[in-house]
Amino acid sequence: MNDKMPVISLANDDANLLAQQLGDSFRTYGFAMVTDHGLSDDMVKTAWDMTEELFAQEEAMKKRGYNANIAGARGYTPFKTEIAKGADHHDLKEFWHVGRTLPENSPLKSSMPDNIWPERPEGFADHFTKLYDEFDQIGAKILSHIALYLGLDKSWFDPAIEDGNSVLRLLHYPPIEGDTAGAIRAGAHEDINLITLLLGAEEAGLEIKRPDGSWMAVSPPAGGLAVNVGDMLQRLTNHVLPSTTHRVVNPANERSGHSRYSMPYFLHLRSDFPIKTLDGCVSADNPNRYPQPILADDYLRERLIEIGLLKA
Ligand SMILES: O=C(O)CCC(=O)C(=O)O
Ligand SMILES: [Fe+2]
Repeated sequence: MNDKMPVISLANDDANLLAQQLGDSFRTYGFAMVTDHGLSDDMVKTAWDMTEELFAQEEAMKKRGYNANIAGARGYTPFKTEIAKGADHHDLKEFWHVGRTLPENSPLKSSMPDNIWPERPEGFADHFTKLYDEFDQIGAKILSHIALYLGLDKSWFDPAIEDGNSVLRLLHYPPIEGDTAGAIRAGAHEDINLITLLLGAEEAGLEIKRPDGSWMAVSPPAGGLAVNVGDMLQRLTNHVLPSTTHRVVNPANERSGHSRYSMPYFLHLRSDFPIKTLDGCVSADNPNRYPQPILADDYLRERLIEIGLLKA
């Protein structure tokens, strides 16, 4: 693993070549840096403007969007609520979760709460519903290339992610004030979901852990995506594709006086999908690490309890 993570254009029409490029990067780093993803500049700009306006509101306004009963699965989660598994300090971040709008009589409603929308900014619900759908499509495209890389049919993931429990997270890391006593913007963690599509990581801070335990900064080109493998895909692929530990550190320079905003889209499986190790990822050298399949929703609940977002 050298420090030159390649930048990969999603506009490549050669599906097998693109699959190879993405797959090699995921296998090596657990991450890929992606450009030409197809999100329009206007759409993204409006999303950043609205995100800034959302978090600039009074805490009391934002807290109207907080529902502790659903553990922040939708709407607002206040500053210093989430804590990385095994960490000593809460993360220096606040965020807002946008989920899928399901059809009225969907059987998945019990595992996927309705969205919570803020009163302001105006047009928020409409804009982020559209952006959510765009992320969903880009994610499906990346997964179809991962399927090719794994020797599966390119549509293998389609039924697994249909009406999936994906979440778009709008993240705000406020300016660093005073002595943070060891707390950082986002403590070392792995993502729980299948893959994550992250916008905004060109602002310094994101680091991934190398196998030797040292940290490597990741910064995609402006407007690009950092895409990473989550624990569900690591489990499905029997660790052929690794879910790499990452964190967001506090800037040492004048940027520490500025907010950092980012927007990860956590692409999830359908809640009722059984995560069962792929046969093609089991070999004599890499025996099945997970002989017992687990439903996506059960797996998610176990992990949310660990990070302080859900009560046991
Ligand atoms: O803000 C970032 O750059 C990364 C955020 C992240 O890793 C997460 O929310 O899981
Ligand atoms: Fe993450």
